[in-house]
Amino acid sequence: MESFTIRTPASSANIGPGFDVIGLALSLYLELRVTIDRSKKTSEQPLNCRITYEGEGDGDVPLDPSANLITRVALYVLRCHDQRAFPIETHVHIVNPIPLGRGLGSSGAAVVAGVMLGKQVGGLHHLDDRRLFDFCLMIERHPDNVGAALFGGFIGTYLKPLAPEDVARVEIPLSEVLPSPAGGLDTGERPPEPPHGIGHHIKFPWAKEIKAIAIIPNFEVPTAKARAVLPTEYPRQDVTFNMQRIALLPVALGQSPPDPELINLAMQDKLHQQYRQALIPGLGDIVESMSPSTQEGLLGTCLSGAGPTILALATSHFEEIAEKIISRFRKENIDCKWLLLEPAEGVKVIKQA
Ligand SMILES: Nc1ncnc2c1ncn2[C@@H]1O[C@H](COP(=O)(O)OP(=O)(O)OP(=O)(O)O)[C@@H](O)[C@H]1O
Ligand SMILES: N[C@@H](CCO)C(=O)O
Repeated sequence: MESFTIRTPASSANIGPGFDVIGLALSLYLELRVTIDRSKKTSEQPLNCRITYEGEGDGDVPLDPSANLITRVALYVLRCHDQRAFPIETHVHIVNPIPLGRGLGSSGAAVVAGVMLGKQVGGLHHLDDRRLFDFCLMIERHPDNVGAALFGGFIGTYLKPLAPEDVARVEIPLSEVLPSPAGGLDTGERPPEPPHGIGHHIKFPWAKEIKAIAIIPNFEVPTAKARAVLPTEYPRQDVTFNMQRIALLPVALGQSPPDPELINLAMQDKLHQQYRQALIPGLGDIVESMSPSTQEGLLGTCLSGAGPTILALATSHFEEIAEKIISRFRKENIDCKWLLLEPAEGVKVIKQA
């Protein structure tokens, strides 16, 4: 029996001004506990894979490997390498503490875990992390969450301009990259492979004193919906506003001891948060009203990813900060939970003896 665990962190994207650019891996982990019984000759499981699940999304997340996001992504990687199904007999037990659709990168973690699952079960050891990033970007098109989940830490991500023939490959409909159900549409053909070197990243320093408080409202905002409310064009002064702050942010969060006023300024945004207020009652008030001058320990607040989670960066008074944000949400009849998190390493495969 072969067994291993794939551990993938949650993440917070944007951190204010870094829309679709900046990501922070967080110490909350999606785990895939995988066993492969290679002594079996046949399997009764669809695509040779049995899925079991516990944690966030239990009961809602599909357990059919042709419908589950994680196994569909793994099948995409396998099929690009002429392997049509999982090895006989694969069992994937998913343990997921990352709340779905809350801005903590649950889908990014699922995609990264899926590409790593495909690599491991397929014996595709030549696929390095840079190549896995290409596969991730065929599925989740913005690089900030998947980049953080794959590489870990506090990172900036960017996409390479592609050759015209590669643009066509990247822009194929997602349904052709991840046929749904994956088994049903199996024509035996290879799916379109990702072009090489689509995405890149750079690691930024992170001051050891800084912790991340995630205040998580009890409702979901699907990322697609939170992107649909954004304008297609922006006033020049708003773009300049964000560029000024994004130039500061990686420096400000790397300096030890941290400068609260500089960080608070560097976390401001005009490209996405104000438009998402319509979906997240209380958001505008929370990010505008709390500052280091009025709250001890606080460095800054922002929307985490596409929301509705609020990320507050702080050096102390974590519970007090969380409670203030929770009480603001309570005025809108929204209940929340909160977590104290730290920067995390990227995806890891832990082999069991
Ligand atoms: N562990 C999982 N297993 C299977 N599917 C998952 C898993 N986690 C997330 N998903 C899929 O991803 C969807 C949530 O993705 P979405 O992009 O809307 O939010 P998010 O990734 O949590 O937030 P954000 O991108 O703002 O950080 C879920 O509804 C589900 O379809
Ligand atoms: N940068 C993305 C992150 C969410 O997945 C957004 O804000 O829409």
